Amino acid sequence: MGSIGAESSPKMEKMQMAASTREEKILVLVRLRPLSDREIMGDEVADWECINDTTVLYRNTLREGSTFPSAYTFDRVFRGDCTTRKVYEDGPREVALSVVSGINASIFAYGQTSSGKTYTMNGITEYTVADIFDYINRHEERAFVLKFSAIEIYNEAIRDLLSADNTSLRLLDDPEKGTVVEKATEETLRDWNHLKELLSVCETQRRIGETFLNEKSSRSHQILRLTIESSSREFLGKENSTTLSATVNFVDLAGSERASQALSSGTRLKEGCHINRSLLTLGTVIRKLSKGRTGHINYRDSKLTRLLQPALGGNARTAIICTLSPSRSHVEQTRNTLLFACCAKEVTTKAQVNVVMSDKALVKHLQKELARLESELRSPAPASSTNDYTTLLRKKDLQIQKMEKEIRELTKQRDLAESRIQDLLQMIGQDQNSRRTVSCLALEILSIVNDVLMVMLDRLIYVLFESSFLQSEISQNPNRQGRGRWDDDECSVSESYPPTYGGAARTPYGTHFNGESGTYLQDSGLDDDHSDATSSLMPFGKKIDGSHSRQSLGINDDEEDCKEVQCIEMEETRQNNPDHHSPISNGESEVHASVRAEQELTTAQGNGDREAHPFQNNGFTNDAMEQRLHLVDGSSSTSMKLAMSWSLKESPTIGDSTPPNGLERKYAGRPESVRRRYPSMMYDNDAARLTRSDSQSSIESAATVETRGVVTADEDIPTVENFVAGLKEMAKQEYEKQLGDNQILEAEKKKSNVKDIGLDAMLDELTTPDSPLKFERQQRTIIELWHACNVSLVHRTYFFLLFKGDPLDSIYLEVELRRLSFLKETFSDAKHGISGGQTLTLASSVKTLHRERVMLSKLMQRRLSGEERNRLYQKWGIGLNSKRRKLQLVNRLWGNTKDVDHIAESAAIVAKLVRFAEQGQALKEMFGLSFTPPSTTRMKSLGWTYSKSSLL
Ligand SMILES: Nc1ncnc2c1ncn2[C@@H]1O[C@H](COP(=O)(O)OP(=O)(O)OP(=O)(O)O)[C@@H](O)[C@H]1O
Repeated sequence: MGSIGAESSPKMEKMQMAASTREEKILVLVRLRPLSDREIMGDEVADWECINDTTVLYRNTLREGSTFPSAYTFDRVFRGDCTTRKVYEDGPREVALSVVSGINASIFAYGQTSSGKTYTMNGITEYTVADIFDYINRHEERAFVLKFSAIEIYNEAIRDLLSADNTSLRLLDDPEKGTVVEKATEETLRDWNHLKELLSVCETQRRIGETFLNEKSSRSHQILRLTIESSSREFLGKENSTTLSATVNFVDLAGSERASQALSSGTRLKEGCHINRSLLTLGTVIRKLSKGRTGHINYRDSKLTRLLQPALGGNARTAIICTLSPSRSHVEQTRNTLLFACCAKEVTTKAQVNVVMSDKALVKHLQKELARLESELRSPAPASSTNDYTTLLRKKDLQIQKMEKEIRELTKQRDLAESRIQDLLQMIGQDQNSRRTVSCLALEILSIVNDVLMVMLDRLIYVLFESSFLQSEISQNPNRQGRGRWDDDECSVSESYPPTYGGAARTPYGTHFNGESGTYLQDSGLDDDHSDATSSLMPFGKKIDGSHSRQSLGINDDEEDCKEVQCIEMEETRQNNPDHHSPISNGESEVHASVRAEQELTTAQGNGDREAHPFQNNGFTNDAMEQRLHLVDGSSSTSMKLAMSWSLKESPTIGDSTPPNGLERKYAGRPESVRRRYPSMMYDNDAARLTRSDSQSSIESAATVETRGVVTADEDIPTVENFVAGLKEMAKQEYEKQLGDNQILEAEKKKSNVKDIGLDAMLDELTTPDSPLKFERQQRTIIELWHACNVSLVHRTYFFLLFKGDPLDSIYLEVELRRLSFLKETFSDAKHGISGGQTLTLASSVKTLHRERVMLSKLMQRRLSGEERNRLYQKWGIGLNSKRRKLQLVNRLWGNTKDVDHIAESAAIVAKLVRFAEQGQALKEMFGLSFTPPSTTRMKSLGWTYSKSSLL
């Protein structure tokens, strides 16, 4: 809602702005009354006490046992000797007076019969109205109109308290005002005295009856409503005059009562039943609202809740005063009231400033709106879909921030563990046995860290994919309307995101989650190779009919684009290699190589291959969100360090020349912190052409980028790489130390002829000559366990390809074996494993694996040519015309654990899909836990040996 603009006083305007979108919890106050004379005479005991301003305590816990809490905390509690003025001022005053700023307010009194509701509400109403009149007197620049109405709900019938007529009034649903009482008298107040008169009329009219518990028990719910309209005198009658209009409700509910205690019968009993029933509905509504606004809220089950709907969960600020009797005999009712109060604490309302326009202003406003809609019809403007995407993108950013927090937390824990190990190592000095024990411990930690790392990486990659896709959507298609299918002459993009489609919940990777069966289903009924066009989702499934030029998609082929990117290596590359389209030379930077690989790929696709990359259409590089990992030779550091640099043209916001599309005004982009902290993952580029010797140039390039401080990962922010760096370093040092001590150890072992388990086995692996048989045995076991534990195919692939039998790999195999054995044991015991802060069950692992398979099947569309795919279908016995061929193929990967050739081929296919090629060493480092210093020989021995052609 707007403000009243020029016509309002600055102070007023400020109030409106501050409250214009106020979303807040209901203010819940508790008032304990003193024991009444009757109670004192009847030897009643006060069991309840306010121990401070916010807590009320039940003192007689012995009687109650321990089943109920004894202390209850609220926004404010008031002891028995508190005056109503104090209750008003410290309690609902602020909420009630919002009404003068155009904000609806409601003040309720809720509690059992005779607990002091009427006593409290009478005072609150009077003080509020006095303050309102005071406000009016102090704001002569505004003209105020006050209207008053009063009704009661007696035995579920509505009566006008300002009329002598006893007829029951009807409730009507007004599209603008909500539920209204038909024909209720509304008096325009002349002054304070006039209101007092009306209040006394109400008092006389209201149904009061005597019960055992209260001489003057209110037998109805009373709602007094004061409506305040105000306009600036200066603008009165003018075209642009607007009016603030809001109501404040004073609700004095009838009290819940037990027939046995109230000793009611006949009419009183009937009244009591109605009262209890409507209070029950109110309680149910409050309880449901307290759990969030999901599902059906039964407002319509009683007239009371229908009328109070805005106050309970809508456009109003609300305060509830729960009144309590302290007496022991009412403990049960008091507890019920407190339970109601506890639920009410959780309910949120969303108050807005209510501005009413003059007829002229309204006409003018409508004319403007009409003109805007007409112009939108002529040229569709960025609309709902953009907003949808923007909202989703923000959600993703929040998710990223949450993950960032998790990583921070994990890092803290890691640091703690690390420092404990360091302390321990210092404490035990040179004692070999103890050092070995500590090393074993470190190894255990490393295996856990490895696990956590992989989970975090997976999650991060997924979210970045999603996030990047959304960003590309927003940048590229600001004019796109709605969701789902969208066609035009140049492109046909069919995708569906956000994930609501066909009545079933969609997962981000193109599966449907069937809520009933709890299973994920691939979109069906479509030819596999075409299914992406209609059913697939971001990030992999979007299909663009690529007959358009790259320019039309916002991509500038011009190499000049690259210079905009603040990567120094590009300049070097130009100097070394002026022909940007020539094949990659050894001297060419990896960054440049990858960019050009992208360009070549894109050009090829533009020339015939109609499968285009989802990110190509927005000025991003391929896989713009992917991260490039370089090995940086830290000369000052003894350890290998992973650094990240941004992909070229990673985002339009990072130094590229993509012209603004207007959307920037609507969404300023992702927070800088997020963009910088999570650079793109780069499992990309046709890196089969990159040789190991290229590493050096990439090392230099990345180092240069880092030195210039252009676009590197934020040092302060823990990344997954940093996450393991500390442990890695520690483990390395320990290993070096042990290598030094190793000869002594060997001699000792020979002497004692005793074989320790654990670390000795590890050291054997490190120090004895390579044992191919043992390696193969371990590898076979690991493959079986991967299968049994539904381990990620990408993980299997990395592991399989990175660790090929080098003696130093055996540490890894040990760690993986332990991890998997633990996992399998956990699954078979039907226990829950904790992995990366997530609970892991056999069922969840199956689901995750399925999701990954779907993701890989989507990647097949982009990473393999049609010809390559067909060759694979034939080789793997999949009918060329069968449905969901890609998924069929992916489902067969890693299936035959006994057949080494099958495993190798599966790994090669997955590697191709995830573009493993240039990551060999980097990923090995990400597995994180190299115990050895880097050496050229090791790099060679562990490097990626598949060539592009050998993959398929
Ligand atoms: N805080 C208080 N201090 C002193 N007396 C109080 C207080 N609260 C209530 N009383 C007295 O207790 C009696 C019952 O109060 P009241 O009628 O307001 O209760 P009620 O909750 O409205 O009951 P019902 O639901 O039956 O209408 C009255 O005599 C009132 O004066």
